[in-house]
Amino acid sequence: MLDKDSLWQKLSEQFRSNTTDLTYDTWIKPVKPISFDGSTLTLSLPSELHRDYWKNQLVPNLVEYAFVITKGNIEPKFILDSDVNKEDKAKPVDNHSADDSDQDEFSFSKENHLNPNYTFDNFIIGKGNQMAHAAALIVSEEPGKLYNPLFFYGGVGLGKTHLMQAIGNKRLEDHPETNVKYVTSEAFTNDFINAIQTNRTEEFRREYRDVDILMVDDIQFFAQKEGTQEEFFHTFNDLYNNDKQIVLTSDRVPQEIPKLQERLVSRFAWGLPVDITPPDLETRIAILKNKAELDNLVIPNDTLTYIAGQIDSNVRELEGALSRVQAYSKLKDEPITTDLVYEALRGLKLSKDNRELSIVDIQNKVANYFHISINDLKGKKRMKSIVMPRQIAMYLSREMTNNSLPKIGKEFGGKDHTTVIHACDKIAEIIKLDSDLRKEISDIKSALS
Ligand SMILES: Nc1ncnc2c1ncn2[C@@H]1O[C@H](COP(=O)(O)OP(=O)(O)OP(=O)(O)O)[C@@H](O)[C@H]1O
Repeated sequence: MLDKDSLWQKLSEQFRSNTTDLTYDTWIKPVKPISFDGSTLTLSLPSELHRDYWKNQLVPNLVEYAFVITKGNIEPKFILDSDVNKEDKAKPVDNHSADDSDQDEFSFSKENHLNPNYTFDNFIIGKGNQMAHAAALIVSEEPGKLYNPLFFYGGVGLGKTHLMQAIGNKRLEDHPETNVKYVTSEAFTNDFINAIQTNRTEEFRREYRDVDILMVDDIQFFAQKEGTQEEFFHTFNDLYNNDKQIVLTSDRVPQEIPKLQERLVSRFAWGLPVDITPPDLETRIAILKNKAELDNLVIPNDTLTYIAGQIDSNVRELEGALSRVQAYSKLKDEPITTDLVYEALRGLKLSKDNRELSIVDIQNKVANYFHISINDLKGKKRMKSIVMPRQIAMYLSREMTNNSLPKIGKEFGGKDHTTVIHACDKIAEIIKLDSDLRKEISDIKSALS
């Protein structure tokens, strides 16, 4: 069977001889083959624009060329470059794959898994990450001393992994003899399970404890994994007691990770828990500028400001928007201007705006607004501070979505449709008289729309 690279090379040659240079350079050249299992070929593309174009225009050609090359039906699957790193993180570690020549090793042990692009040099410092950045720098200079463990937490795509790996990359640059290990919590879990299944727990322990810096990404995935938590507890203690540095990331503070053992929660707070918050406008502009320079893109300042104003959620999306603009400019063979960006991002914004509001969106917004948990919002508690938000959420679900009463009841922990009617009637009555509640509901509605 052809491997992914040889198959992709042959397919690219076909595309090259059957399409224009512009099409080839814009749509085919940036594609990377990720895997091929004999029937599905997974390709990574730089932007959603590329993915749309491939799906709408190029798939029939690809299937046809692949049939000629392999004599079989090949189905393409597309993922985005920005997701590849994440997929790598999430992929279970298979220590015994057929073509793995070194079957006795943990795959983990073969390399440190650091992405060389995640450095301090290309990390832009802003208000939301300056404390995390400063702590990371100190730890890279003196691991195991001041902040142990160093714990980054914050929302998706805000640079936790980048900063964590920058510590490892800097340390290796300054002190190549350092034994640095980066691993996702899933990979740790998978290695541990493999070790148990193959009676190699001693080897596993050596692998994880004989390091100078251990970094575990996304430890919220330890939630509910009792055995892994137990093992990690001992790994942590061993490293900590030997003054080895531990760096951890999570999407929330340790106390909020569900079913995380109390003794781990308290240990994670021993060092420095530091949050990373979304970048402000200036930081977003600086990030875009830096990225544009790295990609040799010429973009006027006001255009950069316009892009940064459009995407305010996370840096990964900001980078995605820039790739989309880049592809669009190539496709149209026009320089990047604010007008072109407007065109390029219009689809992106439209798709967001057009997405149908769901009951879950409403539940999240209402729970947040009233500072109660989703479980309480959907549960059976009868306190006024919970019943009122619950009824408001039902009322809004009825008003702002097309869901039926039984469906709304079901989404609220399986309640009867008469409960939903009662809630809607009650809120409709109260807002006639209560201007505060009217204002609250109107605030929630505008946040949702
Ligand atoms: N301050 C920054 N300067 C430059 N690039 C950044 C910055 N913050 C994030 N990035 C880039 O944004 C992308 C997403 O960052 P990263 O993967 O580190 O986020 P994360 O917080 O670990 O997200 P997740 O929780 O989803 O794993 C990466 O390409 C990273 O290089």
